[in-house]
Parts: sequence; C-alpha cells; structure tokens
Amino acid sequence: MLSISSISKKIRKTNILNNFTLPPIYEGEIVTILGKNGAGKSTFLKELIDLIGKKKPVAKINSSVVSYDDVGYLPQNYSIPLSVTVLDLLITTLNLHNKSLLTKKNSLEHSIKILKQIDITHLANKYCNQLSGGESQLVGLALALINNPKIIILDEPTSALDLNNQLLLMHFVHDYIKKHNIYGLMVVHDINLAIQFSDKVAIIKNGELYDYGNLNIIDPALIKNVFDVNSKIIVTEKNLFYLLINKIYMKNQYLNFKSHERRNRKIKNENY
Ligand SMILES: Nc1ncnc2c1ncn2[C@@H]1O[C@H](COP(=O)(O)OP(=O)(O)OP(=O)(O)O)[C@@H](O)[C@H]1O
Repeated sequence: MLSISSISKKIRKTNILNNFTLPPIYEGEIVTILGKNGAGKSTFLKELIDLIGKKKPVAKINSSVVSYDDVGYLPQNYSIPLSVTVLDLLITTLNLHNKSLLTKKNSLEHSIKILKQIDITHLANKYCNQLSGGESQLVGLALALINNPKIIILDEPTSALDLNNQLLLMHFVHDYIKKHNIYGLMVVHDINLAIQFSDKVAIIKNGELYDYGNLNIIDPALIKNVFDVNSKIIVTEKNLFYLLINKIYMKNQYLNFKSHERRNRKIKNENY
C-alpha cells in the first residue's frame, strides 16, 4: 500500500496546494488526478518528487520510506535537450547509481527491450535533442521505466501524442502496472482516457482534494462543478461508459466563447 502525506505549497504568498493528500493507493492500482488548468496537479506531482528526492518520509510503501530510486517520473511537456542518442541515454540512466567503471551486465539488451516494449526501436539511434514532442514523450516513458520503478508518476503523458499513440501508451502503461503489480499515479486531461485506463480518480479543485473514488464518481454533476461544462454519460453495448461533451452539452461556454462569431453569423435565433 502506498501512502502519501499531505502536501502544501505556497508560491509568493499564494497557496497553491492546501494540505493536498490522497487516500492510500493499493498495489496494481492506477489513480488519475483530474482538475482544471491551474488547479495544482503538476505542482502536486513535482512537489511529491522533490520531497521524495530529499529523502523526506513523504511517501511510504507499507512501512518503508519511498526513495527517489523507487519512482519513475515523466514530467509534463518532457523534452531532452541533450546531444546524445536515445540508446546511450537509456544505458546511462540504467547505470546512474552504478559505482563500477563498467556498465551493468545486459545494459544494452535491457535498453533495447524497453524500446521494443514501447514500440520505439526506430528512435534508438536518434539524438535526443532532435526528437519531436511526441517522440520525446515516448522516450521519457522508457527512461521512467528503465530502472524498474515501484511507482510510476506520469504528468499528462499523452499531451503530445497522436490518437493511435495515446491509446498505445495508455494500454502499455496500464498493462505494465498490472503485470508488475506496482503503483500508478498520473494526470491526464482527457477524461475518457482516464475512464478507460484508471482504477480510481482524484479530483483536485483549488489545490484541495475535492473528490476521490472509483470511476462511478464521474458524473455530469461532478463535471459541472469542477470544469463548469455540461456533459452526458453514454453507456456502450459492452458496458463501457464515456463522457460526452460537445457544443450542445457545453452550451453556456460555447455561447460565451463564440459570441462574436454568433453575432456575425446571425445565429442568434438558433435553437441551442
Ligand atoms: N513557479 C511558479 N510561480 C508562480 N506560480 C506558479 C508556479 N508554478 C505554478 N504556479 C501556479 O500554481 C497554480 C497551479 O499550477 P499547476 O501547474 O500545478 O496547475 P495544473 O493543475 O497542473 O494545470 P494544467 O492543467 O494547466 O497543467 C497555477 O495557478 C500556476 O500559475
């Protein structure tokens, strides 16, 4: 069981996180943090990583204090401004705490294996500072996993990915966490991806935990309260559920946002 202490953060006298904490996360569980822009999601993940790095007992797995080496972290908008190849960087990361002058046995094989698993072997010999945004994100995932972490923390891991790669990455992360029975904590903006690939969701509002629980806490009332958007739940034939948000459901925001266009197109009388 992963327990995380409450975290507060002030930046220039403004409270960004107010004793933000999560209930215990269980082995093999994937928890996704949802909330609007500026709610404090990335600040929470960064602060958590920062405190773990300082060896503070901010997180524990059962009764053992979590150390930086236990965590694989993919930050938001990840890019690698280094003139080294992806393969070299993976091998270096794998040997970060290796005190020997020789690289660990099977470093090359292990690095190639993770590239294969994420289906990015074609990037092996590319220079990191020449990768596209999406490629950097996929390489960032490989770097986060290379040292077999007990906890995977991903901040908007699909933000730069095309539709196919979004699904591939989420499937891969989901299966990896289940297979290795580790802990997954992530932030995603696409609620439908969160619904498909998470076990639980944590809703953050104004730096505080607003709600937490199984996927069934996601309903139009919660979405309205947190994002100020109208929505509808659609249940498919396989009992999967999706949140439908379109211009009809988000009515008020759409009208405000598009008010000037509305005037120009004389759609005042349209029946929204
Ligand atoms: N270094 C900083 N200096 C000043 N304000 C900051 C700093 N870092 C974050 N903030 C503020 O803290 C708040 C929370 O930011 P954070 O990046 O955690 O939001 P978020 O929920 O991850 O948003 P998004 O969905 O847009 O990524 C925002 O209002 C942001 O402007």
